[in-house]
Amino acid sequence: MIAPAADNLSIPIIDLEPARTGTPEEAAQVAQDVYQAFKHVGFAYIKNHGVPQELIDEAFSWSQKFFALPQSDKDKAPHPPVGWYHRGYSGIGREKVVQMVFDQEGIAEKRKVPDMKESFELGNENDERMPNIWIPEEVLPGFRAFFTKFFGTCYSIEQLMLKTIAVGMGLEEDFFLRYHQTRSNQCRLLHYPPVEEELLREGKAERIAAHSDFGTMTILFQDEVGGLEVEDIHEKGKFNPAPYIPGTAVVNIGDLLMRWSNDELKSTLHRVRAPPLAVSDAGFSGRITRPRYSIPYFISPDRDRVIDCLPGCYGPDRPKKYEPIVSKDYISMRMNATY
Ligand SMILES: O=C(O)CCC(=O)C(=O)O
Ligand SMILES: [Fe+2]
Repeated sequence: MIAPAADNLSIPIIDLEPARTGTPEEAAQVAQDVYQAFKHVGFAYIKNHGVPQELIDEAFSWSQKFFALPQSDKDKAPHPPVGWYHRGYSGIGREKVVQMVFDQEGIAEKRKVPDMKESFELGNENDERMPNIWIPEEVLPGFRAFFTKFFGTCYSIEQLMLKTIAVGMGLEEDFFLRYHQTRSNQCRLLHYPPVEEELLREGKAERIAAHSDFGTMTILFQDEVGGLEVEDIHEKGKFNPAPYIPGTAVVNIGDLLMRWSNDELKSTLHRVRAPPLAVSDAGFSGRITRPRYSIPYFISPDRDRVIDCLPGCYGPDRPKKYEPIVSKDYISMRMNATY
């Protein structure tokens, strides 16, 4: 069931328990709720998603340990120079997320306002196109083993969500699963260090610039610090906070699922800025934001699959808005613009 939206939030909270353990009718209701959320907001909070809280807490604690390492140790797993090979460590200012800007000049302009974040990207250990880039084991023993396991665990949410949205769209339950066989997904550890709040509010620095995600869907675990903002579907340019809600993960649609659905599902813009000010802080300047950690898991279709408008999403009165595109071509194009 959809819980009432909290204050000005229009992002619904959806309990997935019935989708995992309920009757087919209960599961179908959840599928409807998920479909409606993705159609009207592009985002949902999910609870009872099946990944134990202890494991998520452990992931955050490993992430903190990793980012607390000396810079020279983090630099032992350098992200390659090209954007499409999205693995390993990127220091502050290295990646600049941009929204549909592809020319060198435009990208250079955007880079003048850096993203104040550092990240570590990892994927499938068997990925031959983009092998993982780890720091040496002795630098942080257990880090690689933990995230290899965590990456595998996220697949259970992926399967559940892919089935649920397929049912919600009136497709066969395994429709999307058939496009997600090779697990060419990506897990990302993000650390936004403390930064002067004024710089963020005045637009002189960003944490992560407004963007849509590239693939099918993103599952995002965030800490309690806040700062994630989602564009209001009714008012372009207005961003609403998507604060941490205990026991939930955030899920959002990416561009490829939006294209697949001929824009029926929304790949909504989002960004990370400063956490909202407490009323008592208003007018207080010189404030430094707390560090933020988040862990998104990006679900992408198998790389060579062609994403074309789904049956039922186009017709004589509703032409296809997009040309078919190969999954990896679209994702590489967007990633290449960020490095
Ligand atoms: O840190 C966050 O909460 C958002 C991260 C994000 O949007 C991304 O990496 O695509
Ligand atoms: Fe994102």
